Amino acid sequence: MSATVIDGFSVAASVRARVAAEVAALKAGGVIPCLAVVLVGENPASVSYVAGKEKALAEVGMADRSYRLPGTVSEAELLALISSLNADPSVHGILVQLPLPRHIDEARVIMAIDPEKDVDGFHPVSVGNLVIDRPGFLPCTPHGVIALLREAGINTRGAHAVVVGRSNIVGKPLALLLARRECNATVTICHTGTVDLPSITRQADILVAAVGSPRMITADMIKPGAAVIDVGVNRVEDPTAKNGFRLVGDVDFLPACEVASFITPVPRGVGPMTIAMLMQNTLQAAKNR
Ligand SMILES: Nc1nc(=O)c2c([nH]1)NC[C@@H]1CN(c3ccc(C(=O)N[C@@H](CCC(=O)O)C(=O)O)cc3)C=[N+]21
Repeated sequence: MSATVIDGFSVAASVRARVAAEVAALKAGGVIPCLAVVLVGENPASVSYVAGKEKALAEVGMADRSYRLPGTVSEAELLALISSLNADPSVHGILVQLPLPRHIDEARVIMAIDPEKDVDGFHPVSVGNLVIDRPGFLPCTPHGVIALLREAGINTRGAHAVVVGRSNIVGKPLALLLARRECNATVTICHTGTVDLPSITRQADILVAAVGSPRMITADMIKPGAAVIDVGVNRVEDPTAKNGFRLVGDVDFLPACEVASFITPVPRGVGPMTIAMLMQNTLQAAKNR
């Protein structure tokens, strides 16, 4: 068997096209949706993701307010920037790229963002709304995964979804979304401390890998016919690549293709969907005003 590879790149392009049409309509009414992207330091992965966000903003016709702060910036200075962005009515969404340097308390920074502008969906108010099924910004990666499952026609109702990884930005919120009435999956959350992980992943109709460990999900851990969603974006050394590295997921892709029914690739799987959902959230933030 050879799995159907879900093309996240093209699904993301169609989400962006829909967003672009709505942006054009808002602009005709005099509102230009605007996202402020704050990058602290020069982590190469972060620089590359932020470049992807800026490219998408330009494509959908939204305004891009970028801030590049040195890695030595103080927490107080960063908090001051956020409070000025909170107060600025021309800014609809605020995204502070994570991770932040160690001397800055991430939780404090996230909590400083006005929940109305929290297009990342990381603020405790957004998280709380997700938990109690109230409207609010959904975190972009989990929301992108749900959109991909729907687009690929993968049934979630009554399915056993196993999420490997329990991070605040992917594993935990994704598990909640899958368990919601709209998806109605039965969800198991696993993590690095799970005893006999393969015996649990092999029960999954939908297996989500969100651990950040290159190729740790091997073919023998996948139930034949399962849908496999790979959220991992790991840089591994590759002397033959032009920049000396290559992106691989948390799933050992080629062998997994022989077992799964559907699979998302890395790159061009979940990653582009994350950015597309960020565009959708920023549009929503502008409409909410
Ligand atoms: N405040 C905050 N919000 C985030 O949403 C956030 C973050 N911090 N920190 C880091 C993670 C990671 N993330 C990705 C976004 C796009 C791709 C993406 O587009 N990947 C392309 C490849 C990109 C490349 O070639 O480098 C792909 O998979 O095809 C990947 C990863 C967002 N994150």
